[in-house]
Amino acid sequence: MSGYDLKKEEEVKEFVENLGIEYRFGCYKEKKPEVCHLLGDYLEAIKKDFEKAATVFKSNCLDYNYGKSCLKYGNYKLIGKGSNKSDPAEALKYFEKGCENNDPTSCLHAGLLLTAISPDESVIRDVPKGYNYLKKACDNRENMACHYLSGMYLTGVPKNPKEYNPHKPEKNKNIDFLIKPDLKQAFSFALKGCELGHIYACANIGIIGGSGFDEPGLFENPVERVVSTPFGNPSDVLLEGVIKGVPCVILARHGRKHQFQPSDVNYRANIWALKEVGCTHVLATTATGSLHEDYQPGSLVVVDDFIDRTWGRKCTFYDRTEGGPKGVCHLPMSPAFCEVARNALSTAARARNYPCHHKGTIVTIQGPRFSSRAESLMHRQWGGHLVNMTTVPEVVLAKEAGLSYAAVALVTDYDCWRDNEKSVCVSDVLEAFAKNVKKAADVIVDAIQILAASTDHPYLTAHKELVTSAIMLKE
Ligand SMILES: CSC[C@H]1O[C@H](OP(=O)(O)O)[C@H](O)[C@@H]1O
Ligand SMILES: Nc1ncnc2[nH]cnc12
Repeated sequence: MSGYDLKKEEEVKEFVENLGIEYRFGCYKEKKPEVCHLLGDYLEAIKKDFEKAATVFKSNCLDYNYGKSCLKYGNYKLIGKGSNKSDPAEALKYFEKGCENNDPTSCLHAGLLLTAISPDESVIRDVPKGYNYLKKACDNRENMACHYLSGMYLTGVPKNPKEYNPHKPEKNKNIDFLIKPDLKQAFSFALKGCELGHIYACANIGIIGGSGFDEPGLFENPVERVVSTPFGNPSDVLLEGVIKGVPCVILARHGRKHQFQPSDVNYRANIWALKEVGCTHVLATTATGSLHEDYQPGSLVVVDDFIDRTWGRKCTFYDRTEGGPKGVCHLPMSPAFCEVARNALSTAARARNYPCHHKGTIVTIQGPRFSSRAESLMHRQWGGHLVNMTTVPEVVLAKEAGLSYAAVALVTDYDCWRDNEKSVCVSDVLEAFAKNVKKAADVIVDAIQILAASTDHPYLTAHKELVTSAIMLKE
């Protein structure tokens, strides 16, 4: 190849023709199946002769048992390429043969065809058989199959799909399932898909919406999931959906009707529930007061540290609750937030040119009352930039759960430390939040894309390992 000067058109033509001759020779004379497959690709991509390509793929599959060619021919049959007629049943035969010949993508396609509901019933649904193909594909490192299996366990596979209501899982309790919902299996397949590099299997992003973000409407058709945990019930149902292709789960921190005040929020159940449905990341919003002149109302802050002024809140999972984890957990709290998730939020805010501070210490007070002036002045002296009522223990529990957690704060007021200025009240907070809610929503949606597109996941493992290393357990 190095002898060719590909810039010259004639030489390019000659090169391409010779390539065809080489492939024909290797396939028909030397009878090398891998070269026959290349010949099929050549006829398809260079010559655009789909009929001939189909013939080559078909015979290479049948005569030489070459799995990848079975996959190709199966795909041709599925979409009617090279013959003008789609034939899913015939496609399935070739996917099955490809799978027998150890081509994991053929197993995936066979599994998908058998488990899907075919509109014209050309392929008879056979979920157990399809499941086995998907399992074989996943076992053979086909990450999409692992991701798909995870989805099957997440929702369950109903015997009669017509009885199934995708938007109200609690209505599906009494129907027959071919595969019962099983969150543990769902999680383990998602993890495998993630380890094999399927980005959407890795990122399952929880969004905790705070005040003013109780019902952010980020999904078109959310699925409501009721989850209970060893620590009690979360603030509301989890809303599952997809944001620009990324699986996400939204939870209203105070409940969708804002029925729980900050110290009554069951933070443990909220975080546990998100973890239970497979979230790897949690991005949270919070409405905050400013303790610093430069942190102006209307701006965003990607918080990087906290001061805890709460009391009596349950702030560990490791308290011997039945069904909870065992041992005593002394978790390092610096850095408190996940740097990767923080970076994603910051990058998103920068890209949109939104006013944003990329660092800030938040003082979380007990509430529900706001601070007194003396307290507010003290929080300033302590080095706080912001004040709210919810970041602790949420961030702590997310860290204990091994999740990647970051919060985007929206500054709504100057609390009550400024001279000659009226102190904060709820209506000011909500009005300021409503005015700027689009900024928070845009930043969250964009950060989700950034996190999902990253293929570098060691930080997710590091979060888990940190927890493991922090547990003292004496038998
Ligand atoms: C509505 S005023 C005080 C309230 O607002 C903030 O809520 P969140 O953090 O959930 O956005 C603040 O923390 C207080 O809970
Ligand atoms: N000033 C403030 N204090 C506590 N929480 C808040 N949330 C919004 N503004 C706040």
